[in-house]
Amino acid sequence: MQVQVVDYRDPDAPARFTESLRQTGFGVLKNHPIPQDMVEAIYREWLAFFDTDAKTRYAFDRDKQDGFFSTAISETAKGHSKKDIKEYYHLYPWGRYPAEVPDTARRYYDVANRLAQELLGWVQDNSPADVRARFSMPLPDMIEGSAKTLLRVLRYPPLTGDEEPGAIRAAAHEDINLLTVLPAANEPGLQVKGMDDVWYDVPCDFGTLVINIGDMLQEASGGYFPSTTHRVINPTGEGRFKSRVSLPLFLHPRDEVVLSERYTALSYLEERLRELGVKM
Ligand SMILES: O=C(O)CCC(=O)C(=O)O
Ligand SMILES: [Fe+2]
Repeated sequence: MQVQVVDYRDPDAPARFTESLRQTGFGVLKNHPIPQDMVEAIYREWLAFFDTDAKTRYAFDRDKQDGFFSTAISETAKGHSKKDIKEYYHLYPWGRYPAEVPDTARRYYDVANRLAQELLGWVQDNSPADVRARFSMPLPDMIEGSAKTLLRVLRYPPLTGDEEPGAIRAAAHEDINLLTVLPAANEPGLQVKGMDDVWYDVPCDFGTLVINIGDMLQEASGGYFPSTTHRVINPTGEGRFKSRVSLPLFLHPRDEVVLSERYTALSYLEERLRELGVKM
């Protein structure tokens, strides 16, 4: 399992990046256009917010799915029984943004979306003709003007020792969406499962960008692009006393976009959210 680290400025980057996604479901970009100081500011600003009680005023809305998800209600990955050890906030352009937090994450949403659209173009251009023929429209068009793309600000709290046995920061799962764009977190822990069923660390040099395939792109590509299982393991040593912050942008098509003969983006999402137990 070799997740490639690709230089965004390399003329071969689109092909090499798409090949890594095809082989592993993951690709890592260095020298990409997302300003690292913006990412670090968001980590700082939201860590401060998660440390206050103000977050409870933004408790998530079951229908809309925006707002703050506490550790008590956070997801239980599909097929697992223990909740993940994490809390998070779901930011949508139309959703609630905490008054206590500077607007860096809101600006990041637009910056990251622009890059994501370019990367979807790379994937589109480097897919074989038979795979491209399956797409109901070019991949970058699927997310154009989408109100469903979601920025999740995640905080994995320091471990207390009272965690439920077997619970981890993020249990093995696949992402639901088309593509996920994730700046390397402030602490390690992200792992991807290889075809050999072995867990591999995802290269996570601070400043790089991790991109992975979600189930919707696997569905739309007839399985050509694999939505690979990944997880976040608990830290050992000094890392136990630290919070880990991460910032996945989950790219979602507009509701009406046809993914396959079986699903539109909306029908697919609703099925999956019910399975996660965060929606009725
Ligand atoms: O925190 C991370 O590094 C990954 C998070 C993740 O996989 C998710 O929220 O779907
Ligand atoms: Fe994930």
